[in-house]
Amino acid sequence: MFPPPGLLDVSQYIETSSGGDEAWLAFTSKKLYTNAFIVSPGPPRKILLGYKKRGFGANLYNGFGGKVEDGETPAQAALRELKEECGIEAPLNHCGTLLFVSKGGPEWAFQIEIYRADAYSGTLIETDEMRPEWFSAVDTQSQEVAEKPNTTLAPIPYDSMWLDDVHWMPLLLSNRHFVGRADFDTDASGKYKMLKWWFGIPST
Ligand SMILES: COc1nc(N)nc2c1ncn2[C@H]1C[C@H](O)[C@@H](COP(=O)(O)OP(=O)(O)OP(=O)(O)O)O1
Repeated sequence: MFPPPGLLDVSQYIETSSGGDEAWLAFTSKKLYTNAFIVSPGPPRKILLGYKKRGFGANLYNGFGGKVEDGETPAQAALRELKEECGIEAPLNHCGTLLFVSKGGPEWAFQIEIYRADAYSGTLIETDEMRPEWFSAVDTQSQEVAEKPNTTLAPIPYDSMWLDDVHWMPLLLSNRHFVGRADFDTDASGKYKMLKWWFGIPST
């Protein structure tokens, strides 16, 4: 499948997954958001997710993030949201850009800048918006599993995450830079389904 419109420089990326038969949805503009993840090298290697308690994406696990406010860079917004939503600071590095468009939703697209850090400082807290929780990020093929197979941490709860996450989370965990787009529709009960998607990593 050809890379999707709306993302910069996708010609320099190679596809890692794609699907859906429909045409890409049109959108008028983009709104910038952030999403930040802590991946602690361990052992056991683990990833910090937040259970969203209210608002958009409520009852799903996600990274910590939100809207980029006027006058902020995405990097500044990512640090602010991480502190606001779970009380910590971290040396975040940019690792991906995602675009989401929703049929029957807003005319604009979500552009989400994804950040990752291997360490953090401060004390994790539950807030009105997010309940932080660690999940296992152990690569099942790794030496760590051969040496010490047991971890009490649950696996990443993809069944309780946005449908796109399973396509790019492995790229984030393997420290690859990535871009991607997913177009969504909702059924009569308001449940989201992915109409079309494309994810990729740099070709060099
Ligand atoms: C549709 O697919 C999505 N997948 C993933 N993984 N994450 C998504 C998707 N759509 C939106 N998001 C992310 C982007 C942000 O990190 C949050 C939404 O931010 P929120 O609405 O909570 O923004 P705030 O600025 O915190 O809003 P309020 O302060 O007004 O609550 O979800």
